[in-house]
Amino acid sequence: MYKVRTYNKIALSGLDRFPRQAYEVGSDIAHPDAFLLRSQKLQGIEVPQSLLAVARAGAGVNNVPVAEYGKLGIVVFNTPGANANAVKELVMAGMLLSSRAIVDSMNFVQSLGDLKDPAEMSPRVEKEKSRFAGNELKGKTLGIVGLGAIGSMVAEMALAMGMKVVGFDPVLSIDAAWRLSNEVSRMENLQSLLARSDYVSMHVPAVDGTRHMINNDTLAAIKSGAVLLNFARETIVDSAAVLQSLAAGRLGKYVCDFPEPCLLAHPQIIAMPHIGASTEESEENCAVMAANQLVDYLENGNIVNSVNFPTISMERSPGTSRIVFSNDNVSGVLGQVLSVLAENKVNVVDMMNKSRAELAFNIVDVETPPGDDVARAIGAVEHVIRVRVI
Ligand SMILES: NC(=O)C1=CN([C@@H]2O[C@H](COP(=O)(O)OP(=O)(O)OC[C@H]3O[C@@H](n4cnc5c(N)ncnc54)[C@H](O)[C@@H]3O)[C@@H](O)[C@H]2O)C=CC1
Ligand SMILES: O=C(O)CCC(=O)C(=O)O
Repeated sequence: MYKVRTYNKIALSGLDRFPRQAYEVGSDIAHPDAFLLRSQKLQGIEVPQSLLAVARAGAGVNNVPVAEYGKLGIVVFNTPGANANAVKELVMAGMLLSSRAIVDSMNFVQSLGDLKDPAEMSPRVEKEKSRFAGNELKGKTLGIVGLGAIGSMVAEMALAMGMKVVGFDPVLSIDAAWRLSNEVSRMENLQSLLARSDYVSMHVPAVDGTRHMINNDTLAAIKSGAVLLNFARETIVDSAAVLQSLAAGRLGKYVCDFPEPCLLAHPQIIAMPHIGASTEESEENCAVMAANQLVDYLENGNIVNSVNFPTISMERSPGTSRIVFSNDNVSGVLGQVLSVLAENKVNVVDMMNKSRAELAFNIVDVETPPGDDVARAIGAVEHVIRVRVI
């Protein structure tokens, strides 16, 4: 039986991917082979000896100690793009909420509930509606910082709304570049993007290099009256700098789904709970993708969409047994493991070896099931981190 410990609310369609006869799944599972989670912070949570993999049903992995887990041979997955559409749609809502006085005007209408004469409603509304006039998005410039799964979708949506789009992403992957509309103008640096954008939307991961990317210095370059949207992470924006820029009349509005006490009850701040990915569709997409990736890893050793190990996937050769092992990415390890197999007269049918930064992963299909002694001998090879026979 494989054991999967869940954290957070995981969509049932994802949990259904674990066949009941082969998996125990629940929030109180002891000795888990895998964790399946959303925003649960794993820093500070004891790592069970049994843990082989972690699947983050979502994009951001700042809640997982990715490098530390890699050193222990624990494969960390995420679900790239699976919730991007949900975030894109909330960004659009954020832009509309900031450009039209939707919330204030709704509150005004609600305040008319105790009018004595129903006939007074229409003239009152017509008289006072001018207080709630706004601006259109069409023709305005949106600056997108981070042009990955979400950023590229936000760009497409903004172009469809008649906006001009500029983007900044100095580490854009080739795949992401292919996805991007050629109508997005590339900015050489963040300052240039901030200087020309009426709306700025942040879509970068929370890593050391993006911490307080929006700060006093960068906000000094922002176009006067611009709206800043942060549906990425709290750490990317220095809230104190935002408050100062709003007070100075430079930044026009701040919209985010990362509320902090200092951001509440401010007329130019729209703060929501962390609901960027909270749609039925996105929760299902993420849960199904995360669960499929876990099953394929636990049962076949295949790794797709990991953030610490290389992508590696090999069809099973019929009638064979499979050995999978991770190791430090140094020379000679695979050779020594193959020597162990040769010494034990275990014949290799097919194999694959991939590396990524300091880590490597190997899949070896062998003719006869290797005994525990063979697995132990492989585990004893210097720089081998973890071995499984599946
Ligand atoms: N509010 C919410 O509920 C959600 C928030 N997120 C957040 O959004 C982030 C982005 O998500 P995706 O677009 O799916 O990820 P992604 O990995 O597809 O895109 C991130 C992009 O940021 C770029 N980037 C990295 N460092 C940069 C820098 N210093 N300057 C400019 N660009 C940089 C990368 O090259 C990449 O193209 C996630 O890491 C997560 O923190 C994601 C999903 C839901
Ligand atoms: O699971 C969630 O609701 C959070 C999604 C998120 O922030 C992410 O995918 O990075």
